[in-house]
Amino acid sequence: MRKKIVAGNWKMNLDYNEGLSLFSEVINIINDEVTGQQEVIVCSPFIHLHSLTQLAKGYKVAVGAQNAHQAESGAYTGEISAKQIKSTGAQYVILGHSERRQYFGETNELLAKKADTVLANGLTPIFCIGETLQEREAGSHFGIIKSQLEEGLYHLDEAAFSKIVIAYEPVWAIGTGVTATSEQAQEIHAFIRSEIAEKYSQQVADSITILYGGSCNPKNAPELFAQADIDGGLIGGASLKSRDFADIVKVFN
Ligand SMILES: O=C(CO)COP(=O)(O)O
Repeated sequence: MRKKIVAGNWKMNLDYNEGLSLFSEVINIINDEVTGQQEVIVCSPFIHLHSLTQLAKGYKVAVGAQNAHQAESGAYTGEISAKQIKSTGAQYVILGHSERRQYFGETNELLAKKADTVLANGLTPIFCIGETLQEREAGSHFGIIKSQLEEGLYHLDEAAFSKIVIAYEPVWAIGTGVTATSEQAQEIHAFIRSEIAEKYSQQVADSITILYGGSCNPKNAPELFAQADIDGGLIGGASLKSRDFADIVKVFN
């Protein structure tokens, strides 16, 4: 059985105290209401990481960051290293989110280096891939996904690749209220899995958790998560509301 995961991505929202109160609400609801084996992750801004890992002690909620620098350390003013993230007690790092690719010029080549550094520091990358609306309309979405996998991750050996969580987030569905239909999402998830089977092995493909992200909410999550190759979600806007986030997590109860 593949691991089911629901991860929240708070993006650049919530001041320090707001983050702590939202997280306290989330861990308490999860504690009271989650009965399944699904893993719950909250990816917060850096300022919250250490406090959240302290609050999470004794609760089944893990904490992650939203980015990390590719270098181990050094003169990179304003950046955060994987080692620093690890030292907060966080376990995950989102890499290659489309907002990083779009607004900060992150390329597949750079993301390959970030994946190496994050893995070398014992953290799990949640590696985001996905096509823009233009690319989908041009019919190039399969090719885009394939090259994001090839250039970002296929340098990893089988053991390292097996540790990755993949998130398929069609850029046109992020923050727009337009979700991919469950058929559209399933089609791409199945494609990703078949590509991984071809590159690595069927066994690796079958064991990799692939999340869907993009306007996921408590209403559409049940149908999305019921698809054969969708193993959970990466949740933006709805992760800022404890009730909505918990209801999405509970789809796997
Ligand atoms: O980008 C996302 C998660 O990483 C999705 O954001 P929304 O759920 O707000 O569309």
